[in-house]
This record gives sequence, structure tokens and C-alpha cells, in this order.
Amino acid sequence: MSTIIAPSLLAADFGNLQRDIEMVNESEADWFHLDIMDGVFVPNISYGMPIIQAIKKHAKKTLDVHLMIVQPERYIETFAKLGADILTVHYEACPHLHSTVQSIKASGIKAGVSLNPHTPISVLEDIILDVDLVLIMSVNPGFGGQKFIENTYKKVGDLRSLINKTGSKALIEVDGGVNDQNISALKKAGVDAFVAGSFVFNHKNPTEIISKLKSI
Ligand SMILES: O=C(CO)[C@H](O)[C@H](O)COP(=O)(O)O
Repeated sequence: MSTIIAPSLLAADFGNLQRDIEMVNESEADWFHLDIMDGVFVPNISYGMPIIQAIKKHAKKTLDVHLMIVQPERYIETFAKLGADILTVHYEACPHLHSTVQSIKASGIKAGVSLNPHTPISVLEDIILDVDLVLIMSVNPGFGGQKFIENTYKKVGDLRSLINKTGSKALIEVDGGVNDQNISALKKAGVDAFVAGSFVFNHKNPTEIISKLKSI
């Protein structure tokens, strides 16, 4: 399977959102990554339903929605109706994670689980066969433009072993500080999908940088 590149619109220019969406549509990127932050689970607030609706209107690729919110189970139906194709919740925000994952799948979309940097892969042992995607945070969630945490390589290795051992079909996605210096080693460690925000949108030629990430 070829590398999946998911530009994070958190780093887009919101005054020119349609332009940035068209750029991703026309690029070699595979997914749109949407970061939803509530100011409670993470110390930042990003954007909500009207913006997602506007993105959906123009986006021609998979919507990969990452909920950094408390009690995400309250909004599963809402995000499914808004057009999410993949809905990822945080392990740390879900006391009834199995039930939340089942509800996401029952709404007809793919279910992802994300882990904060301090959370070990072992917490997924009893749910890995139920999830479509695991999103490993390679920065502390809340802000774009942070430095990549090196321990992520070990976590990706641990997750790849768990997936291989169990026969899970889950994809491995990494989010935070991804660039042309670390993507190759991450890919070798077993990552399938890469979220890239500031590295793409702060570049003078985002389309070109997406092609570069895709081809590494
Ligand atoms: O989830 C996020 C922050 O919580 C962002 O998606 C992530 O940080 C990507 O941004 P960048 O590539 O700029 O690090």
C-alpha cells in the first residue's frame, strides 16, 4: 500500500480556506485531516460544525476527523452526518472505548483510536481487532508546529508488532511534527498514514511538498 498523506487543515489559511482545500484536492494527498479541539481535552479550541460543513462542500477526498474533545460519544451521529469518513476518538477521553468504537461503526463510518504521547500501546490489546485505525500522537495534542517526539518510533514498532500478532487490519497513522526528515524512518517502522500540518501549509509550494512526502 502506498503512503497515505493527510494534510491537516489546522495549518491552512482560514481566510483562504477554499483555496487551500482546492490545493489539497488537486495534490497527491489522500485525505483531509480535520482537528477538532474543545479547549477542555486540549488547551486550544480549533473549529466546529459550520467549518466542517464548509470543508465538506468543497473537499473531494476522504475526511479524516480527529476529535480532541471530552465525551466524544455525544457527537458521533453529528460528525457522521457532516460527512466524516473516519472518526477518531482519544483513548484518554473514553471510559467506555469499546462502546464508543461500536457506535462509530454503527453510524456507517470507520473508527479510529488515538493515543497521547504518554499512553502505551498495550492499552489497545483488547480492542485492536475492533478498530480501523490507530492514531499515534507524536506531539502533545492541541497545537500545530511542535517538535516531533522521538519515542514515537518505539511506539510505532510496538503497535506494528501488536497488529501483526493479532491479525488486526488497523492502519497506523502518526500526527505531529511530521516532515521530510522523519517520514522515511516512520514508514520503515510501519506507519501507513501521515498527518502533516505546518510542514505542508507553511511551505512556499505545498503541492510540491505533498508530492515529496508521498514519494519518500
Ligand atoms: O493534531 C494536531 C495537533 O493536536 C495536528 O494535526 C498536528 O499537530 C499536525 O500539525 P503539525 O504537522 O504542524 O505538527
